[in-house]
Amino acid sequence: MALGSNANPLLPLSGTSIPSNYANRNLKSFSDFYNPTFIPKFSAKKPLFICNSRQPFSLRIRAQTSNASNVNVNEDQISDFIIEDVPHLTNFLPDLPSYPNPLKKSQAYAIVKKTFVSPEDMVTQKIVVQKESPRGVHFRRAGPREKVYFTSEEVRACIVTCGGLCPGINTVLREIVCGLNYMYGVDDILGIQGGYRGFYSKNTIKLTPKVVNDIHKRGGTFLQTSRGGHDTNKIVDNIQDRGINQVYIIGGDGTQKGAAAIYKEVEKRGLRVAVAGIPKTIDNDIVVIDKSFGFDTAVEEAQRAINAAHVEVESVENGVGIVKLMGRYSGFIAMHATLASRDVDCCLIPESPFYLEGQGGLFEFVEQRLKENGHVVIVLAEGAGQDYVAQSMHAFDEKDASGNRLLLDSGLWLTQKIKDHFTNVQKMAINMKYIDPTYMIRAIPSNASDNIYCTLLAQSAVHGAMAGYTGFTVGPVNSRHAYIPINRVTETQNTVKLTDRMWARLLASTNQPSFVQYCELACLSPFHQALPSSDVVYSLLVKAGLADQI
Ligand SMILES: Nc1ncnc2c1ncn2[C@@H]1O[C@H](COP(=O)(O)OP(=O)(O)O)[C@@H](O)[C@H]1O
Ligand SMILES: O=P(O)(O)OC[C@H]1O[C@](O)(COP(=O)(O)O)[C@@H](O)[C@@H]1O
Ligand SMILES: [Mg+2]
Repeated sequence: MALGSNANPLLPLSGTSIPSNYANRNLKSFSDFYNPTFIPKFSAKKPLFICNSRQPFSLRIRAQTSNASNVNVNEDQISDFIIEDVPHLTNFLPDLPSYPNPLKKSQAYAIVKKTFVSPEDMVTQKIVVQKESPRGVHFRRAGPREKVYFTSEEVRACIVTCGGLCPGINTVLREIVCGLNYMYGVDDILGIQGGYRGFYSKNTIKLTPKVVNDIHKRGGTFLQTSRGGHDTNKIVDNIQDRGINQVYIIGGDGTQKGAAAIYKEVEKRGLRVAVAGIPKTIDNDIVVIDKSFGFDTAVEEAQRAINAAHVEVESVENGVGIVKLMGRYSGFIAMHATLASRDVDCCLIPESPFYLEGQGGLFEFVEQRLKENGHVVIVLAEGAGQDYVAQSMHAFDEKDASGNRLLLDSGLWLTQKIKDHFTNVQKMAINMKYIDPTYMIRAIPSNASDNIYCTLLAQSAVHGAMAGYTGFTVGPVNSRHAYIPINRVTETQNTVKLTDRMWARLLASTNQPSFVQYCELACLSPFHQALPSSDVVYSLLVKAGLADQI
């Protein structure tokens, strides 16, 4: 369709149509929900969109928007204000009583200017905008609400931790317990031990502020964790049998999928149980949120390993250091650790295909850096080059108990490949130092900034559950903590975008080859010598999402 010179292709064609990328979500027209008494200035000719909620929501957002600035807000601009809301217990239990929030009387909040978050406060997902661009997606702002849907005495909460470790789990755990107890007077809190399967076991552990007092100083999880063993029905039976009405679930993408299933079953059975997810992943592979807790700590700790590699290789002739970091499908730790360190010559991540031999390959680059500097440091995310490793080891796809693909040791593989190349092809002696600090990094306690972050996550989760929200996960979106529908964070994984500026910054900082560009060229120049086979190149391009460009 030809667009007129003034038309902005980003704007929806009609104010009343749901933008196509939301068509398959449960978005509802604002006019289905609004309370007419809240519309002082505007008529609701064109609807806002709200997802997943039957909570009345004031149109004053529109009024505030127009009052706050002198910009003329036309109907098109306000009609694309999309709210991806979280469910509330009153969606399926409409007669649930509410109570004044006890925080009103709390000493901590006594002089706070605005103790409670207004139901109208939203956090915008898109922070960089142009004058004409759509308002985009918004999430409910996290924080204490004026009304709560549980009295302190009737709360029976439980906490479970699942999946791999990550620095800060114990801090989140501690702060949920302390938050529930100190802010809301709750003292019936159970620890479910050993991940989801702990729901089926007889034993739970009673959690009090005293029990969890100093666990934030330790790595790991005080409650233990596991993979696999998620049986939604059995878990909800157990929640019901134990009389639990608040469930706090700390875990990664797999865990959050499990939490979403639990929430759905709870709703199906009409139980007054709030399900709150707290996203945990050292890989930072959870979408929507700014970053995951423990990630900063991991990047900081990775510096120690990179530094050690650098010291080692600088002290010998032709030193080659390889540091393997975690990152199954997402190379964030490797990318950030590289950018932070400045001692890294080359960073390899799962999202960016690379190859070893020939012009523009890794071997050539290593040789060049050895000639220039006498040493080279490579940081490798564990998921990088998995296809290569699988090819050379003729390995089968194996999975862990949760169904995650078990990775082959790409660090060892790369070490061997570089050694072989320099010994057999270049006839050059190198000093190889391979460091695998992955579990050492994952097992440490969180640093100061992650500790603060964990506290905010935990307190947001507690406020949300007490306010009757459910099926939500918490996290910062553009630095403001928000309640996000669980499904929203499980539908895709967060990965490093090669086309984003952050990866370009890394390439500019290390001056390493951009293997992708070369692959593209390789495909277009079949007469070139010493290129990887076209099959390998093609599979790399498919992985990088560039295959359709050739
Ligand atoms: N699709 C799913 N539905 C329900 N539960 C799941 C799903 N995927 C994973 N789980 C459960 O979540 C827990 C943790 O998952 P896992 O992938 O190991 O770690 P993480 O949550 O850190 O990604 C496991 O107990 C697993 O059985
Ligand atoms: O050896 P384990 O405990 O299964 O964990 C290894 C994996 O866990 C991770 O740390 C991610 O774990 P989660 O998916 O549980 O967050 C990956 O980086 C790593 O591949
Ligand atoms: Mg995971």
